[in-house]
Amino acid sequence: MKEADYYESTNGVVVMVEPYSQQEQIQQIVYRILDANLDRTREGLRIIEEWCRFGLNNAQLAGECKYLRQELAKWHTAEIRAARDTVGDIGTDLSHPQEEQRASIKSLLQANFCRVQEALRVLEEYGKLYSPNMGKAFKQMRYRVYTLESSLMGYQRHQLLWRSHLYLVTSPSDSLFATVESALKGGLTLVQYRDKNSDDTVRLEQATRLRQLCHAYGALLIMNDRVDLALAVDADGVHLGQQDMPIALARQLLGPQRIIGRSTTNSEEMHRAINEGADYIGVGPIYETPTKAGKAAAGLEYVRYAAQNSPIPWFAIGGIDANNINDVIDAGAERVAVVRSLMQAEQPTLVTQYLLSQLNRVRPQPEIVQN
Ligand SMILES: Cc1ncc(COP(=O)(O)OP(=O)(O)O)c(N)n1
Ligand SMILES: Cc1ncsc1CCOP(=O)(O)O
Ligand SMILES: [Mg+2]
Repeated sequence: MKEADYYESTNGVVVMVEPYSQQEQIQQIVYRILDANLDRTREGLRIIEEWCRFGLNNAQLAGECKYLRQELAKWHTAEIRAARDTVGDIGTDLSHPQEEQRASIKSLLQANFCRVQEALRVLEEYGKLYSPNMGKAFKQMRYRVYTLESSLMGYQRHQLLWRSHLYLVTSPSDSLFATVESALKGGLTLVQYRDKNSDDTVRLEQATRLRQLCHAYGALLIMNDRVDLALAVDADGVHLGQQDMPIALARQLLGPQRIIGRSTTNSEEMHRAINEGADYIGVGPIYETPTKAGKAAAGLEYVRYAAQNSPIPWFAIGGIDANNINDVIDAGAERVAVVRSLMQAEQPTLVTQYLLSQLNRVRPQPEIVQN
């Protein structure tokens, strides 16, 4: 039999309290942990779902969040809810300074994925004390959330690629970071780190800094030539030339979420790259350029061909600057990539803004002649 505790309430009435057995106390604690983490998971998923729904208009991703929330609700039984003791919870006032501010949607999403995954892990472990099936259910859910995270982050990446019209390919420079940051301030959203001669230690260090910089501005970082370095610095993708790694192999190593670009100089290379699964192509060199000395120009004719035939984003590249960009645009280009125009600019922000303004200009459609 339980021993009763007696205490006198404020109005003088003596109340008898049946204390919990030690086992019951532990059960109550487990219920509280389950209750708090079921709530935490549901809230985190709701935050992610709102972005999938309103930010991305993606019914499939939003649907997956909703499905997971509904699965969670099935485990949130009355006995677990009844254990809630918000007033007695010493954790409600604890918060980390990083929770008070989020630098971007990406960091907001990442923080919430982290929170959901942690909470699911807690549910998995403590759930085993509640029922063996609970442990299994939350383990499966945790894996589904990992898949959701990688689909969502991959989707965001590809969306940003499609929205990008200007592409900066870097060249070695003492002011590499200042130049890139200045262009990012002008609205640049796509950067490729290209350094053909430095040691890998330098490349790793610079590309890591560039990835941090680009992500802080909500831009993508692509690594030139090297799939291994792209993975090592957690870049958003890789750019491969005709002599670089085959796209299929790169895809195996990088997975579906990262971006793979391919250089093309003619229609045959263009169709091959598309069939092999490139996410975008470089089209050029349009003009001869010292940046790729000795490489013959493909010319504006190839721009016209790409404009008519490429179903994936393509970037005209090679010798493009503020003076000739409109010729390239008039030949059908909606996206261009540049090295010197930005790397050698005195004011990269202004040049970026100018190039983007030309690319974003609404062009009059060719007049339809009625007979
Ligand atoms: C956007 C873009 N287009 C083409 C290239 C050229 O790639 P590649 O032919 O592999 O030559 P290198 O850049 O490796 O010298 C590119 N880098 N980016
Ligand atoms: C990397 C590359 N691939 C085709 S042209 C080119 C260089 C373009 O450089 P720039 O914009 O300075 O002419
Ligand atoms: Mg290359």
